[in-house]
Amino acid sequence: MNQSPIIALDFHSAKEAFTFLEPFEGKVNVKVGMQLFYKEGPAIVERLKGLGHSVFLDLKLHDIPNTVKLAMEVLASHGADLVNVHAAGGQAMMEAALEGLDKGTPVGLKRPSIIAVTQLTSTDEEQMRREQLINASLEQSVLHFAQLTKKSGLDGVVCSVHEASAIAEVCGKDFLKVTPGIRLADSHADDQKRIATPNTARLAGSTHIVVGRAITKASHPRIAYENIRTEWEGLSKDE
Ligand SMILES: O=c1ccn([C@@H]2O[C@H](COP(=O)(O)O)[C@@H](O)[C@H]2O)c(=O)[nH]1
Repeated sequence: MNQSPIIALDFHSAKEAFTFLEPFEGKVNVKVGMQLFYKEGPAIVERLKGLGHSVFLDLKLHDIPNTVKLAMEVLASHGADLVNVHAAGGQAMMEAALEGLDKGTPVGLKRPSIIAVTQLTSTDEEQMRREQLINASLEQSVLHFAQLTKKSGLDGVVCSVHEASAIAEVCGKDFLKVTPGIRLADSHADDQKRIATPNTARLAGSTHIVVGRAITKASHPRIAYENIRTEWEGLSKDE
């Protein structure tokens, strides 16, 4: 998957998603989450791939190792470029996910990249301490999960922009740091707690940004996408 912004297709149906994509010229990076996948099934991934788009299948698997391995074996056959699990599932689960992906990837095709969610971008430190009983800072928790993910052999993590540079220091520049919670300056955080602008993401060393509502709910989504892409690529006039 190239480094263009990944658009979160959080829509009710394939019809809505494809109508939304109509004004976008050429191939884009898209994310299919639970809502669209549960409604449309694997066909949505196959259709998007058929149109040449790159697909991040964001199902965040989190179960016992054997179940995740068998599920990944099936997911590998749908052609997504990137899939994910929750790092909190543990090392054995992440290793099993990788094993399932390797086994399920059709011969001659590249195995999808696989990343693990560290702490959701909708979580802040106070909530993490209170609800997960983690007696550490949020950054320490994210770094711990990032190192566990790397040790398990995965390709990278989902984290917020705020932890990206620390992860680069311990896990390397090439370890994927896929960062949702992207907002333009002065825009609404919605349910997200750890947000940042595309510009901050680039400076912090995010390898990819995931953008949903800032594009999908914009009055001109294509223009919003281009503005975000320009800022992310460091081409904005105000720098
Ligand atoms: O920690 C995480 C993991 C995944 N997401 C997903 O990214 C998008 C963000 O949407 P916005 O509208 O830009 O807030 C959404 O699909 C989430 O499921 C995340 O936000 N944080």
